[in-house]
Amino acid sequence: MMEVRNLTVRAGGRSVLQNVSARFRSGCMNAVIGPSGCGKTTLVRAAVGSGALQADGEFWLEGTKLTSRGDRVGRVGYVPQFCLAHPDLTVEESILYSLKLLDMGPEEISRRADQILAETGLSRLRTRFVGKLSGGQLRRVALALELVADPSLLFCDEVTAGLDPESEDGILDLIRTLVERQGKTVVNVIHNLHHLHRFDWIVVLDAGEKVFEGHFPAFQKWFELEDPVKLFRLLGDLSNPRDWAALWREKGEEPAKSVEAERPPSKRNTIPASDFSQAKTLLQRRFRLFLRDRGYLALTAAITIGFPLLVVIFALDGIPQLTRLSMDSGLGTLGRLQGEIAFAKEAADVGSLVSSLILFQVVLLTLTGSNNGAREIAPQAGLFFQESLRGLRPGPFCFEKLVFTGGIAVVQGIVMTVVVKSVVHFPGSWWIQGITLVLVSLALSWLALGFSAWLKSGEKASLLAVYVVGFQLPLSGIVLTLPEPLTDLLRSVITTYWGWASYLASFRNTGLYDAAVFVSGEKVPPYLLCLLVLLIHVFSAMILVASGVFRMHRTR
Ligand SMILES: Nc1ncnc2c1ncn2[C@@H]1O[C@H](COP(=O)(O)OP(=O)(O)OP(=O)(O)O)[C@@H](O)[C@H]1O
Repeated sequence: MMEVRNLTVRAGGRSVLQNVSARFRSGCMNAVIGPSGCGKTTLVRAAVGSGALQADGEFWLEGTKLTSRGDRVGRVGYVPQFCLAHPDLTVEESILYSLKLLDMGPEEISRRADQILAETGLSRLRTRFVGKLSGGQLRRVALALELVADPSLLFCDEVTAGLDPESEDGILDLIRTLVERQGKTVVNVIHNLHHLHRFDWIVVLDAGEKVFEGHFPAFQKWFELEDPVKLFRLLGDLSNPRDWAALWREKGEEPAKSVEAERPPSKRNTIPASDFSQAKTLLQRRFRLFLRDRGYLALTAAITIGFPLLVVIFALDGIPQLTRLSMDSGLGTLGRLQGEIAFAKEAADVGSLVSSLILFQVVLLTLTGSNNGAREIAPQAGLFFQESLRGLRPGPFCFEKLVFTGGIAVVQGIVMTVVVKSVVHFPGSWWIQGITLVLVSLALSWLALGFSAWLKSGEKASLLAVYVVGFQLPLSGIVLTLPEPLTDLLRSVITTYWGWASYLASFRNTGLYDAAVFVSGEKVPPYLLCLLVLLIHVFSAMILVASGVFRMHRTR
């Protein structure tokens, strides 16, 4: 039996559930019903251990108290209203990747996948992409994914909502089969009361309080209703207002206590795979999804190749060399003056071109970097929550995101270095310039990834990343002079400045360096210092990502 004791939940400054206690029967189909906004979803989310709620109360499963999300892993599953599986995976791939997050050998994985597909009626659809399935088929996939960890208790939040009557019937039949053949306990939030008679146990909520708990016949008797569909009208009947919660506390609670004999404590039937194995599976899945998403793949390829080409069109013949390095002393004072002016003009032109080209490639890399990370974590928060109930740990999830976005950032940094240096012929070390651009790309990719881990939506993270990139250029102080007291303070956090300075410092002691410094009027720090600061930016962004992912794990 799953038991909720004295649950009070506060959200948005008010009480959403007040002192609710309810028992859900083992090996049965349980229903949670009530008018819209009465707190059904909140009850389910609290029961599955969501950290997003300010919940006060106790949860007991087969005589064991559940105190954390970890206690629920592999024992409690959660099927949300909408299937969160990746649309670009096939049904079979979705199940296989989920199974690979558990500690199982390849033969067992394959056997379990076949079994789950058969049980959920998905065998014929195994090669179909999830994104191409109907509503009813998607609910089956959502249920199938929850069967992967073989939990004894499944919470389903309106899994039949929005389905046609036939599909709704099919899903309820499937749940009944899981209950009868596998002994699962299923708790269903439902809206359509036409099907209420099919449930073994019913809990009714109204305005955050429990107003009934029992069998269907007891339900009909308690509310004096032949037709359960009239329940919501009865609860909201202002012409005859009744305090159903007080009535239940007074007269109804006793009979509900005689439910069933306790079962032995439920145990986990599956064990999560090691961190390494989970990280490997997630990365394989991520790269497969990357290759399948043609639009994203084309965009990434286009900016990886296109942006360096954009830089080099400003210096297709390489950078012009400074020609008037010496003045002819035979020209006299006026001639020398004219020579100096001509040299200054040429140095200004060349220096400005060098400084701008370096700045341009750095800025473009900050832009591509922000594009890599901003939508990577926030949109997957729901799926991550579900998978964490099946045993996925935050460490491997964080590692997958860092490696995937980091991999793209490194490739983009290298392509920029190779294309620009080959065409423009910047002097100086390939290594220093390559490392500089890779670090710039990594820092912004992971910063945007960090935003995505901390913010609630990919759009918000993307917007913030765009602002951060947009402010990089003016706050670098390279193009516009910053007020003196702010210069060092602001620059310390501006990746663009350190990328520009490191690249420029890599060819110190050359005429081009002198010309660029002459134009910018900057004292350029040594490249080792610049690389060190860039490394600090990269590690800080990494910490932002890790702290965001672990926080998301605690608070979802
Ligand atoms: N994070 C939140 N902040 C503020 N209010 C919230 C939050 N979550 C839920 N609520 C409020 O709590 C109440 C219960 O919400 P809940 O989603 O549990 O209701 P429900 O019974 O599942 O409704 P429905 O049947 O419409 O899905 C609603 O009034 C809702 O606005």
